[in-house]
Amino acid sequence: MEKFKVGITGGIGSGKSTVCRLFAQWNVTIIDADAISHELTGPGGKAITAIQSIFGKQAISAECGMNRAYMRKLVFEDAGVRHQLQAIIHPLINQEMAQKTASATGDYVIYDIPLLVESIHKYKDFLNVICVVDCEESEQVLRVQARSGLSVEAVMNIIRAQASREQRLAVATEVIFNGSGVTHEQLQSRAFELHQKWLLLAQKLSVSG
Ligand SMILES: Nc1ncnc2c1ncn2[C@@H]1O[C@H](COP(=O)(O)OP(=O)(O)OP(=O)(O)O)[C@@H](O)[C@H]1O
Repeated sequence: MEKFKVGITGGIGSGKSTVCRLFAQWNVTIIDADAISHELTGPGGKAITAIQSIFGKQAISAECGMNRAYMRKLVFEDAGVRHQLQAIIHPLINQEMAQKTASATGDYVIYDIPLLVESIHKYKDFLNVICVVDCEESEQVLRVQARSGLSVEAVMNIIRAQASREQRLAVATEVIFNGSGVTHEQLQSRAFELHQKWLLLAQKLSVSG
């Protein structure tokens, strides 16, 4: 039976993980794209053999995972390398996502995909809903600084490398505003409203499907 699929995205520090934790408490399965990617490229991960054969031994760390610092530099310097690496990892991510979706319990599934908008072509036909966790840049900077100690400039560089707030909002089916001044209770109540809506839509899909 086809599952109802919700993609949750947002910029760094916008509150995606916080929001996903709220849905998890209602027993919604959360599939974390970053965690899958880390597992695939971590020690013994399924992408490691291909990474070593294409990029050489230097691309592999002492722990037999991907040498992230080395690959980050390579990708930064050469867009071709980024495409090659994506060509290895993306099909594996899709495979893992499909497996996790098939074994998910509950009426619908949430995919936590930080870079959803950056690869929208890949996801737009797959997802029933694109939900954007929206936050002002100034608030993103404060939150990321508080947790990492990075400089304002360093955080802004990450923000600028991601899709803009406008680009995200342009493709959103639903928006969860989690900017300055939003309390945990307000966030919880907005998430619950969407949970009820998605349960209904998921049930409709299962009846029609
Ligand atoms: N409404 C809020 N008010 C204050 N702090 C918040 C709020 N929502 C989230 N935070 C805090 O902001 C930080 C970032 O939140 P979270 O980790 O959920 O974001 P994220 O979008 O998953 O970030 P990343 O993309 O970097 O993983 C956390 O320390 C979290 O506790």
